[in-house]
Amino acid sequence: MKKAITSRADVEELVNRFYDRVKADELIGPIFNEIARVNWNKHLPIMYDFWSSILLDEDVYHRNAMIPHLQLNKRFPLQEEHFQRWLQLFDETVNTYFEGEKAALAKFRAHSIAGVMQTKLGLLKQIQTSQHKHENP
Ligand code: HEM
Repeated sequence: MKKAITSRADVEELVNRFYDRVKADELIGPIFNEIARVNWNKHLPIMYDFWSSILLDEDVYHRNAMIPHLQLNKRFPLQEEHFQRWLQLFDETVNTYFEGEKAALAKFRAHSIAGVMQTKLGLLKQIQTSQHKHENP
């Protein structure tokens, strides 16, 4: 049965189920496991805070989410296809276990943050090209 996201326990379940899929994914799993060598005991509680801030209006995440991605990108240039897979796994996880307004908000925010991240990493070339044309007619 699908349920609404209403508590910290729901957020933790969403994050745990999502990263179970990420770890097992043939395309992006190795980025986390082998390249970044993520310490999951540290990373998961940070992600509980991140998503609780967004979904439960809890003021518990006070970090800069861009930093690890900029650092990772220097060692392993991230591609649009990696973000597409990340988003696909996130949407699938939300859709499998959750429903309602907060579930929709989770997907909406994931997509918008992924868009900002990719722009900052110099991906999403089409947007950059059109901006460039606009600035230099
Ligand atoms: C291809 C896509 C992505 C990859 C490969 C990736 C990878 C990573 C890695 C390796 C870390 C550091 C983990 C650690 O060692 O502690 C991290 C942290 C994090 N990621 Fe991502 N990520 C991706 C997309 C996203 C997206 C789309 C979001 C948000 C919607 C996101 C949110 C975060 C947050 C909040 C942190 C914790 C930052 C901090 O406070 O230290 N990531 N990610």
